[in-house]
Amino acid sequence: MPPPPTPADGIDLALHGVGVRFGGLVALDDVSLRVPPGRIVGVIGPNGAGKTTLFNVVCGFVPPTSGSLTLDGRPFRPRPHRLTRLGIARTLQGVGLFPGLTVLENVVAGASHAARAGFATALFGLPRSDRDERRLRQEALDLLAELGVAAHAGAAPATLPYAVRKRVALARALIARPRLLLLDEPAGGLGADDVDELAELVRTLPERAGGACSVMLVEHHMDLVMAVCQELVVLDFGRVIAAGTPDEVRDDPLVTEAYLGADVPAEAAGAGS
Ligand SMILES: Nc1ncnc2c1ncn2[C@@H]1O[C@H](COP(=O)(O)OP(=O)(O)OP(=O)(O)O)[C@@H](O)[C@H]1O
Repeated sequence: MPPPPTPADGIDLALHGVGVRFGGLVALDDVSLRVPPGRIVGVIGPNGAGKTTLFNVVCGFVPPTSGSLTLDGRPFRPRPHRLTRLGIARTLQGVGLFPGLTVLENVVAGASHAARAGFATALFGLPRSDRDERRLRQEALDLLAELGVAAHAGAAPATLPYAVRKRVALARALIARPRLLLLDEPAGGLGADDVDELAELVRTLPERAGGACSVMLVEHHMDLVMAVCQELVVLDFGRVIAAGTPDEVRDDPLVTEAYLGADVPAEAAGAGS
């Protein structure tokens, strides 16, 4: 029997012919893609292509109308509240931090129940010990340090620049020690320097000492996806029009047509670097 998966293995996520309809509108049509363990896979496409819908299907916010998903080869019916237990974490568009909590408390709040309480405590439903609490706070501080924002641990999120809050949101996702991280437009609202730094960070995720993970990145920002993704899937009008390495996708005439035929931001057309 193969050994049980560890964080270093990542998760093998696959979509098989997934379709989503909103009434008469086809938002996703026969979409198949795979995020193999330890890989960074980007999903791109012009406005309205279906990227957010795809993200919402994987998170369990939107049920597919057709097709199916698998996780490590087994049937997967995503439910938002079960993702953490399966080793999946996500960051949403914007930041979504709790305004009444400090940065550190926000990160601690992202820990899975098992990580919060320690395995035995979680198993038997015992109250968390002070030692568990201290360990978790230290882990949160270490993550904030890894992401370069430890100096803001005691601050209220609202007082911080947007780019710092985005990093805090990433730390909150990582404290759950995900084997798969879903990032929804992480570069949204960031300036060019911040996007470069974000690219450096994302690139390290599959090899993090604290727990490697695969990444599915849904993003508008072409510079970011080209810099960090090993594989890309391009959606247009809900269909996969191209898939491959960033170089293969960049040279695909269907992709150029999809982007140039649409009203897209300058950086998406390659003018932002
Ligand atoms: N809840 C919904 N009800 C009805 N139509 C929807 C819903 N969500 C999305 N759509 C439609 O589905 C299509 C795909 O939208 P989606 O938001 O997934 O695209 P996107 O690629 O994320 O776009 P953008 O880059 O502009 O965020 C669009 O035509 C959109 O109007």
